[in-house]
Amino acid sequence: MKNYKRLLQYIRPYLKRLALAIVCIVVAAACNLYLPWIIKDMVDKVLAEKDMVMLYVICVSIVVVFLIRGIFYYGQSYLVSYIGQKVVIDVREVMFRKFQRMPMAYFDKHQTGETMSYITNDVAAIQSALVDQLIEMVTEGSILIGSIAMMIYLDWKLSLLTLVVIPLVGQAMKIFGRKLKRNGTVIQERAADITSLLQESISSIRVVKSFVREDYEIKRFINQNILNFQAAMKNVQLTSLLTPTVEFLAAVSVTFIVGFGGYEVVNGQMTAGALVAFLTYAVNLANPVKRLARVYGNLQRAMAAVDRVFAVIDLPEPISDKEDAKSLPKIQGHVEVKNVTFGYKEGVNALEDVSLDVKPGQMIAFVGPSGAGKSTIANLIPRFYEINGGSISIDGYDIRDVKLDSLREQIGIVPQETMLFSTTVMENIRYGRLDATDEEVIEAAKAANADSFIRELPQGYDTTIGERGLNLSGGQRQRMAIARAILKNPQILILDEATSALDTESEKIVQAALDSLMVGRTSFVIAHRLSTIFNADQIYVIDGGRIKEHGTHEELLQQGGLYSHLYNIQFGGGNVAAEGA
Ligand SMILES: Nc1ncnc2c1ncn2[C@@H]1O[C@H](COP(=O)(O)OP(=O)(O)OP(=O)(O)O)[C@@H](O)[C@H]1O
Repeated sequence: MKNYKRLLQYIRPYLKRLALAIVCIVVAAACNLYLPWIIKDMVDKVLAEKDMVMLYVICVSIVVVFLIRGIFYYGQSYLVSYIGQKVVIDVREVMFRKFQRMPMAYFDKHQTGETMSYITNDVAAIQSALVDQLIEMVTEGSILIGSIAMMIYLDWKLSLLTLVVIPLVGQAMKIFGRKLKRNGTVIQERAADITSLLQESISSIRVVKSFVREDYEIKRFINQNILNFQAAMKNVQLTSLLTPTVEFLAAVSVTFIVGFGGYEVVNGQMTAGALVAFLTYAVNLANPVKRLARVYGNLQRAMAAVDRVFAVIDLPEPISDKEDAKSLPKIQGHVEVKNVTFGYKEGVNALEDVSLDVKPGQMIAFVGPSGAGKSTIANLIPRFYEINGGSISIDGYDIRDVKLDSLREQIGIVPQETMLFSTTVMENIRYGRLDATDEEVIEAAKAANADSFIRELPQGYDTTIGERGLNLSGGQRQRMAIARAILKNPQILILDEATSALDTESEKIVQAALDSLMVGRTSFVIAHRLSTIFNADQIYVIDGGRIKEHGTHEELLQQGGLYSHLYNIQFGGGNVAAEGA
């Protein structure tokens, strides 16, 4: 219920509209209450007294009441839906903001579908809770209260009698229903027993025959059959009893009401029309009670969705700026990683005691077997994850002390697979720097060897990419990613197996673009093919989360360790299939 109150906070900006909506709902519901009243006048004035004026009044008022009901019905639907939709967009926005701020570790643990379901299904459930259930609750509530009020107004004594008798009948039906349900379960169990007995004795017929136990089995079956018969008959007894009992109880209660009402009419304490109107109200009481019970059930279900939504909104955000975090000034690109230990899960370290000192403008390469921890080191520099031990600093600033945005603004990443958004090529490249002019975007595309293929697309830079648009090849996507990075102009660059998914031909074009991108920037290259990193200033060989060796290509070859082993697999032994392993 606490969360329902929180949900109401989201309605607060629309309180005036909500008040108006409730007025509309109540007026529309009140129009429903007017109809039995018309019957009263019809019987008492028109039929009994032959009052023609009253007949005209009644005819006109029926038209007017339905007109008013229509207008207010429109008002209630429009206003309540307006509030519901507004609340939904507000909650959706809060959730979307939340997800944008959540750390990478959250997305590692939760599947995309799950996250999307929060924003789509659960938020939609909130809308239904607010719109449909709210309308129904107020409408049926008003009809219930209105009907009872009308009944009391017409005859309080008869109302008292009705309000005592009807719940009694309801209670009796409930008790019967519960018994029936329980007995239904017994019947199902008995039927299941028969099936399993059948299955057992037929499938084991060999055993039965070999022990000459046919008669024994028949007896067992007969017993089971009798039990089944007894349960079925009990059910028949109950159901056969239910209908006449309920009808009898209903008849008795109606007799009480009609009897007492009739007595009052004869005695002149009540008019005939009033009694008819009273009975109409009384019969109509059943609907709002039933619907309110349904609203209650629906609200319970919606609350589960509301709880899930708020659980997401309340998630802690472990990676956020320190209170006194400063903006990282424009950096040179001196990256120092000191004794870093890190694990995605508690107790399992993906990196242990990793240290690197990378001077501005240097090119560093990470090589090593799959799962060694190469991407993990790269993930820690933009602080996608929080390290467990040691420190990472850039130009002497510990990355935990600076504003996250100012850190990530100065780091460019070209991943193995480039995600493009379903918008134009121009806008996709501009994602690298939102205020870049068209000319700057085109310049970046040229530097990334992408301009020529873009110009050949159906609408050039205005071609839309994506599911319904055009799909680009892996090499073309990588060049778009490089153009993005060029536009961003970061001082630190991370190339995470940027060419490994490409064929040799497009790899050459992409590699050329990457080579020019890396000039003057501190670059971390995760390499699959060693040929792309021969000229790195330092090559770090990672294995099992630790740095095993480092040095230049020549130095490492001379050492004759893991690197030279990998080199021999790729170039010496000619075993291309083992590349990167
Ligand atoms: N998001 C994650 N959540 C949990 N464990 C992870 C996650 N990413 C990587 N790991 C684990 O951390 C270890 C290092 O993985 P990492 O991706 O850094 O290796 P890699 O050297 O880049 O491998 P590859 O060459 O296959 O990309 C592996 O054991 C991997 O299973």
